[in-house]
Amino acid sequence: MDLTIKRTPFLRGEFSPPGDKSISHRAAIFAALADGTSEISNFLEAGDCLSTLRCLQALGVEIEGPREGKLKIRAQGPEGLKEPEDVLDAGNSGTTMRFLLGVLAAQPFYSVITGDHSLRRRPMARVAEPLRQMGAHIWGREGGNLAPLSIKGGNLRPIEYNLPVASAQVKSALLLAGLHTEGETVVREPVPARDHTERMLEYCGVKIKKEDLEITIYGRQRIQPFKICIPGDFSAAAFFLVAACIHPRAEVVVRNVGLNPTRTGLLTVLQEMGAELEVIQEGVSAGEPYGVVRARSSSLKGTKIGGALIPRLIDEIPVLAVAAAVAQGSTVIRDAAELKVKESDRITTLAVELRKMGAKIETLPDGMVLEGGSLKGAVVDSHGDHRLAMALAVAGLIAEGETVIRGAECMSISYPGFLADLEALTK
Ligand SMILES: O=C(O)C1=C[C@@H](OP(=O)(O)O)[C@@H](O)[C@H](O)C1
Ligand SMILES: C=C(OP(=O)(O)O)C(=O)O
Repeated sequence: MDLTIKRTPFLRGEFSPPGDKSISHRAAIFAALADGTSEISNFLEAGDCLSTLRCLQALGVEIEGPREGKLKIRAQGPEGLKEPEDVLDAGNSGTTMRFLLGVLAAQPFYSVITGDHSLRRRPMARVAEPLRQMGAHIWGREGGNLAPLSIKGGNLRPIEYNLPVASAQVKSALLLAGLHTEGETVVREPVPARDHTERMLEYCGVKIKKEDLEITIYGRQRIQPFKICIPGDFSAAAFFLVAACIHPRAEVVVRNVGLNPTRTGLLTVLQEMGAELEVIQEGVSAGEPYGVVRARSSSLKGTKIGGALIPRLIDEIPVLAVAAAVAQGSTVIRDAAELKVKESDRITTLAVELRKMGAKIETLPDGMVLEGGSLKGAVVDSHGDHRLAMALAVAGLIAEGETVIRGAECMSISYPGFLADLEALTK
């Protein structure tokens, strides 16, 4: 689908972003392992989370819904899962594939999991390697690095594992495997990655120990069925927060948005860049803080981003690059080599597409340097990457002339309501 975006005279209003993608995946998977029926509301009904639900159904889990974000999941503990008849399809979702590998590693049966063209090029050895150390058998292309992957699990042994990269997906896969392993599994992170899994484990009554960068899970614990209302997705809200900051006539209020500090690095950076932001935490739901963020037209200046901040804003870098492309002065993003193994190689695709709009951007092996200026409309391509497509749409809102985004349908992978929310803020 080609999407045409025109420069908008203003951007104003309030909206609630859809349910958080990371938390939706976790809620569905945890519910599928629980002893009974769990109820989820404000579940993200988007491509990635629907892939998780389809895989769980193929593993024998009973799911009612989702309907208007509500769903019921009936499960009988980890023993209730059964050998799937066919290949599991994780679609475009790295989270689905890596989490399910952690679940399947503890199951005695054989399964095969694959994904779309983008997912089949993303590295899985980071999960397969430690799961093999725990005793799972995993085969795949490139020695088990690339899907399709086959897996036969069973009686695992606990390990102590130092994550070579900060990855919440790898951390979570190991915690899920550790949950079903006799003994104590220990995972150490180089810097903190998003901690939704740890928060949800605790919410479901599972005992874990968290010390600094070390997480210990005590094996063979049961998950009690639970009820959860998922907060709004900060990563979805991020597109409109940045849009409001870079637009000359804007004021946007985002309600019911997740404010977990391991996710909100973008707020820290925008504030440093001089953004007019107001953040109010209103409550905590299922262990996750949420609240309101107000953003308005700002004059942004360039900044330097790297180190422990990167995992706290990794999915927001596409839209942050748009902010940097129009900020005053230069912005340097380092320590973000992980961007290369997302839905597209986000360092390359961002540079290629934003340059078409007149951005001054140089790539680095682990990031990029942007020199702020103005943007002009162009015909650009999403490369099938939802976050790139939406970041380009934000650029289009302030670019001179018209921007056409090729392959914009991929927005539905994480934010099917993006265009409707955009329309409401521009009329
Ligand atoms: O755990 C999660 O829900 C996610 C973790 C991050 O990936 P990595 O674990 O590969 O860093 C992030 O980029 C992804 O969108 C979702
Ligand atoms: C990287 C992302 O997701 P996943 O790894 O689950 O495909 C994302 O949503 O930007």
